[in-house]
Amino acid sequence: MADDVNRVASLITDNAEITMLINNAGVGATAPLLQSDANAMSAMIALNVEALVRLTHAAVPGFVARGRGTIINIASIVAITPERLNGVYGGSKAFVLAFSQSLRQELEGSNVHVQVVLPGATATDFWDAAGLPVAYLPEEIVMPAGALVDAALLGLSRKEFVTIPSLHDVTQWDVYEAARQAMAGNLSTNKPAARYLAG
Ligand SMILES: NC(=O)C1=CN([C@@H]2O[C@H](COP(=O)(O)OP(=O)(O)OC[C@H]3O[C@@H](n4cnc5c(N)ncnc54)[C@H](OP(=O)(O)O)[C@@H]3O)[C@@H](O)[C@H]2O)C=CC1
Ligand SMILES: N[C@@H](C=O)C(=O)O
Repeated sequence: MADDVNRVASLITDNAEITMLINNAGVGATAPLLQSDANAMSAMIALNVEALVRLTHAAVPGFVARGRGTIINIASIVAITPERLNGVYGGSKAFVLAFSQSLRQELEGSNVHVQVVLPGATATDFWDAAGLPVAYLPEEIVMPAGALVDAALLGLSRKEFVTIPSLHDVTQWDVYEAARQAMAGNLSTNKPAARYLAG
């Protein structure tokens, strides 16, 4: 796969007409780690993480130089609920979210927009490949693919950074994100917190 990724990366770097990169390709798994094949987990990381980084790294310099561009990263709700499916899959999507958060900050003021989409269960071939046919999921938690894409594009048109199509009460995300931001200034200090001081 590395050769294929390098080839696509070169195409992106060499083509100034490309203004949008959608990092959508990805695979998942539903089995617990101890019942998973190690090579399949490595292949998942190569696709969900490494390819996404490589293609983003290929696209961003041109976007910045030309003063416009859009990166859409397809993460998942498992980015923030990794207990839900296979942990390597959850970890790979947590990476996508964290990478997008950092990239968004790096690109501030560049007119390059970053969007990260966190779909819940969506009716695609993903589930067959992940080892649990979608028909086994409760239908009230499965969104049709078209509805997911329409919602993601509406989020993009509103210049959203994070788009979570299934989350009806967006203040839940806002509270979660506000707590993270509030903690951010307290996470690096020159001495341990009182609870870690002996005596
Ligand atoms: N379906 C769901 O419930 C959810 C999906 N997602 C994410 O959405 C994204 C799209 O998945 P979805 O459409 O649902 O699933 P599909 O299985 O329908 O599509 C997967 C996509 O990834 C591509 N792909 C798979 N393996 C490789 C590979 N080795 N090299 C290059 N491309 C590859 C496929 O390409 P090709 O068609 O050529 O094989 C296809 O375009 C993924 O990142 C997934 O993690 C996130 C949350 C929920
Ligand atoms: N978001 C889905 C997979 O990635 C799910 O958790 O159902």
